[in-house]
Amino acid sequence: MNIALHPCPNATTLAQTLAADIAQRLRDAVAERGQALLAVSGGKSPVPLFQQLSQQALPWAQVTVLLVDERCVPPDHPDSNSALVRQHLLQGEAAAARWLPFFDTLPHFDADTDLPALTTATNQRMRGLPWPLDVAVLGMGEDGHTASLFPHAPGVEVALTSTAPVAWTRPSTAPHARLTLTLPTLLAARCLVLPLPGPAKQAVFQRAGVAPTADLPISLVIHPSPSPVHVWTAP
Ligand SMILES: O=C(O)[C@H](O)[C@@H](O)[C@H](O)[C@H](O)COP(=O)(O)O
Repeated sequence: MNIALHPCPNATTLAQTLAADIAQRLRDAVAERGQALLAVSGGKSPVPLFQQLSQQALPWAQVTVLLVDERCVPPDHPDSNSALVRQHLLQGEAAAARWLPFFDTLPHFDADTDLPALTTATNQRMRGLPWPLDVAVLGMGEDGHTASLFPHAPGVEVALTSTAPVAWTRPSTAPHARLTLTLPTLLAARCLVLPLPGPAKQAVFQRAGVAPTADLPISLVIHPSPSPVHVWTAP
């Protein structure tokens, strides 16, 4: 298991310290390569981090922000990760960032018929990016999913192996069909970050640390990752 632990005394300190760490990594990337690629997860946990990161002074105009995964809902839907990022991250200093959602609109979407075409269109949109990611901020659910790599979900086999940037999954344990960065795309990131607040998630993470298993997709990140996965914890 290739991890670097960053224990924090509380969730506020975690958000503040991690935001400063990510900001420095982005500054370094822009200094070295003239641009930076940041991918962030949705869900509830990242909001304090987004609010801290949005206040960081860095050359945001040279930073492209994209999602780790997206629910296949319109951008103004309450479950949209794009809406979450626009509301909490792309504010203040970070409003100057280059924002690249997986899609701009989603009229009349039917997952049964439209997922392959949406995936193809998103991959076309993502192909031109300066891969690999400089920083990917992962999340983890209590079922061990990360991104939208849900255990044994329809589509996850492709998402775990495809070298395309994005693939679809259709979890039965979470709402909406999703588009997700593929596991190879995530593993190629220069820096993987996993904020892990609270004992429940940390207990799941401990189980994932035993061995790589499709039952806990986060384990398929932390075991093979060529660089340490930075795990930030708070009680
Ligand atoms: O779109 C999503 O659902 C997220 O990207 C997802 O992978 C999230 O990171 C985990 O579900 C944890 O979510 P919480 O932070 O809300 O616990």
